[in-house]
Amino acid sequence: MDQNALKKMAADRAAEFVEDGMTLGLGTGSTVHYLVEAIARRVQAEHLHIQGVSTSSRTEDQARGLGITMVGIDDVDHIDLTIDGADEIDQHFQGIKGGGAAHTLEKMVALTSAQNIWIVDQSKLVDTLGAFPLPTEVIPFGHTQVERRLAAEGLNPEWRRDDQGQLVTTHNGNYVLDLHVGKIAHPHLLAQFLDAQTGILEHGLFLDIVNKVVVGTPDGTQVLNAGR
Ligand SMILES: O=C[C@H](O)[C@H](O)[C@H](O)COP(=O)(O)O
Repeated sequence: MDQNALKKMAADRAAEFVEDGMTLGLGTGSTVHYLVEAIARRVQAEHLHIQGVSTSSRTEDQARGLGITMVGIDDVDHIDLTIDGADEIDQHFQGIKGGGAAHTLEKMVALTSAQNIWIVDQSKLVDTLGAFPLPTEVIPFGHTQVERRLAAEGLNPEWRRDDQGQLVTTHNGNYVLDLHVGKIAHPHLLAQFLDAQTGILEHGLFLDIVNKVVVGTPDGTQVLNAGR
C-alpha cells in the first residue's frame, strides 16, 4: 500500500470526528488535502453546519472551492477541533511540524483549539524526534545573525530553498531555517532555547499539544489517545 493511500485512510477516519455545529481548525499538507475532501463530502451528504479556520492559503482555497464555509482566526471566539498532519511524532506524542513551512499559523490555530488530532501515515511515528530537520521561521532582518548564532550552538542550520535555489518564504514573508539536529533527547529544552532567540518567529516543535493521533497502516487505521 503506498504512502498516499495510508494518508487518505487516516484522513477519512479523522473526518468522522467532525460534528455538526463545530468550528474546525484545518491544517496544511498532503494528508490534510485528503481530510478537506472527506469533510466536504460529509458537509454535502449530511448537510453539516460547520465553519473552518485555515492555516494556509492552500487549505483555505481548497476548502472554499469544495463549499466549506471559512472564517478568519480573529473572527472566532473558539475552535472546537483542529485536524492537521505532522512530520514526526514520538512515543510521548510530541511532534515536529513545518515541512510545508506552515508551522507558525498551524501552532496559532492548534493553541486556540480545544482539541487537536494529527493524521499521519505510519512512517511518521518515531522513537525520538529529530531525523526530520526541525523547521524554524526567521524574520528577514538579521537572518544571517540568527543563522550564525544557531550554528555556534551546533544546531546545523540550513536555509530552505526552492527548486530554483531561491529562499523559501512563508505566508508571513519570512525565511525557513531547517535545523539538522539529529536525535532530540530533550525537546522541551530545545523549544525553550529557540523560543528565547530574537529573530525566530516560531519553530516546529509542537509539544504537549495533540490529543489524538490517527495513523494509517496497511492493516487499517489506528487511533492513539495521548492522554491529555
Ligand atoms: O507545514 C506543514 C505542516 O506542518 C504539515 O502538516 C506537515 O509537514 C505534514 O505534511 P504532510 O501531510 O504533507 O506529510
